[in-house]
Amino acid sequence: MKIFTGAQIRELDKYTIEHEPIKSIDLMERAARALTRAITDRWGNCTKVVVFAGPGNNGGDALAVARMLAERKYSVSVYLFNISGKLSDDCTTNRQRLTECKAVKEFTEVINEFDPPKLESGMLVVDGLFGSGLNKPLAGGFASLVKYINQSSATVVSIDVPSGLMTEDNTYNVRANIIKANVTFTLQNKKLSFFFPENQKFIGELNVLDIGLSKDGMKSLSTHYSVLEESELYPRILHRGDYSHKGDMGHALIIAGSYGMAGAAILATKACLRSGVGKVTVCTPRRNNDIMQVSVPEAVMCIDKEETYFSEAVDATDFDAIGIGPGLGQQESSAIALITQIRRTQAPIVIDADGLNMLSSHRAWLQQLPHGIIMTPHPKEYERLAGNHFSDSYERLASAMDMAERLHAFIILKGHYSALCMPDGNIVFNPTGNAGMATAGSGDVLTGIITGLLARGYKQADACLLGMYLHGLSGDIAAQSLGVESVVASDLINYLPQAFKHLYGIVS
Ligand SMILES: NC(=O)C1=CN([C@@H]2O[C@H](COP(=O)(O)OP(=O)(O)OC[C@H]3O[C@@H](n4cnc5c(N)ncnc54)[C@H](O)[C@@H]3O)[C@@H](O)[C@H]2O)[C@H](O)CC1
Ligand SMILES: [K+]
Repeated sequence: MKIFTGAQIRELDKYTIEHEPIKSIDLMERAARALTRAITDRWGNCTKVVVFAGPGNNGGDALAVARMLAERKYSVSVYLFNISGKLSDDCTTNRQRLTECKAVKEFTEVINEFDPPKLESGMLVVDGLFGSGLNKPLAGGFASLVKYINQSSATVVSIDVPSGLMTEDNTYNVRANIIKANVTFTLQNKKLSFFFPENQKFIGELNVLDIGLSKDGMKSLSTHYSVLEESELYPRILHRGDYSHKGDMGHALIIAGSYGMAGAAILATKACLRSGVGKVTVCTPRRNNDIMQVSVPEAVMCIDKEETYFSEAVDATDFDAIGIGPGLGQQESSAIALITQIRRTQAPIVIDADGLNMLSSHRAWLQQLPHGIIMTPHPKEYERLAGNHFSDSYERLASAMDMAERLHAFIILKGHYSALCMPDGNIVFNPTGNAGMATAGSGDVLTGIITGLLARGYKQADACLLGMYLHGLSGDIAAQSLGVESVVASDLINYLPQAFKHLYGIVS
């Protein structure tokens, strides 16, 4: 599903108005009907409603919703903020319709002085101050109103976007002046800023309402951002031939685990084996040998000459993919072995965890990474890699997008919605996964899965998309059966077969 910017939403509106064709005011009426239905489905007409409408089309939506609620016998008080004396055309029309509607008993147009109504628990506030047209942080009277609403105990429903929140970049926004909604009914598509964890407290529960914007228009608009849909994966899935043998299914190399961190190597290797690959070799320090042999009997061992850390690059000629980094430690000699390994390897590479941390300590090496390399940092690892502190997720994502383009790399920024930044500048958010996956070792499993998929024959982009999706899906299935609190990384491996079965079951 595409994620449109504010400017693109306006283009899409225009396209729909021209091509459906539909008048702009009728499109607003359609949006208001969908919003009214969503509100009346949840709150009965004994709920007292206070509507705050701004001067633009978000305010127009709010005025139309107020009229429709009043017609359905809700008691509605409406405040329209017309401070600058300039309303959008459709907002003006809806002000007219509202004042002509006999069911509306309380309507105040605020021109300068504003005496705020009492907001109490059990009341519903409809926030229609600003939506996708917000162009600067809220200040002055609007900021005071937002604070007043936020400190009240009323339930707040935001139309399209919590007022004060930008649809994309909130790096320089004033967070105290953004509505904290209990529920956001967004129109047609999720906005980019909804994917960032620090904005969840403003959005509350998110619902997307279809307002019938032109499907052709949406198809023809190209976007940098999208959310992965399961159906996009179906055509990418590789099938196992009936006569395949392990030699056809790829040979993966996992370089992981220093002494004391054998678990990371075990998790990555097991996950790799469960991802359809024919054979997995693990390179790990001498002291991990016994525990690896016992824990993952299916793996072939390639023991480093050192007892406790990775010290020597492996001959990579026979491998179809390499995953390097989980629990690897950050010894300087491991860093030298890492860059040597990268230089010597022709096959696709996934770098994670300490692999990334060591690159961060030698940032000049980033220029030497082969095109198509996959890196899977969590936010802190990415900050070290970029050598920068970011004030919010948007800034971090913009930086990762830039790095992916510059290095021709695939960067998966891990998080609630992991984001794959591709070398062509596109960013895909993964919709699967849950808070239960915020647990040690979860990233090692992702590295194993993606390495396995690469060795199995998937191209980098497909391995990343399928890997992120399966990893999250496995976490969702695990959480369904175990509860989010108790999911551990091994569960992600144990439930991986069910995630595969789900996808393959649909495709075959
Ligand atoms: N396709 C759709 O999704 C549809 C959305 N609709 C609704 O329209 C709004 C967007 O409307 P727009 O008029 O473009 O913008 P806003 O109402 O958000 O506000 C614009 C208005 O506000 C002024 N302004 C901007 N920032 C500030 C600020 N910081 N302080 C004060 N004033 C500010 C600006 O100058 C304008 O006057 C969308 O969210 C939906 O709710 C349509 O109804 C149907 C199609
Ligand atoms: K709003």
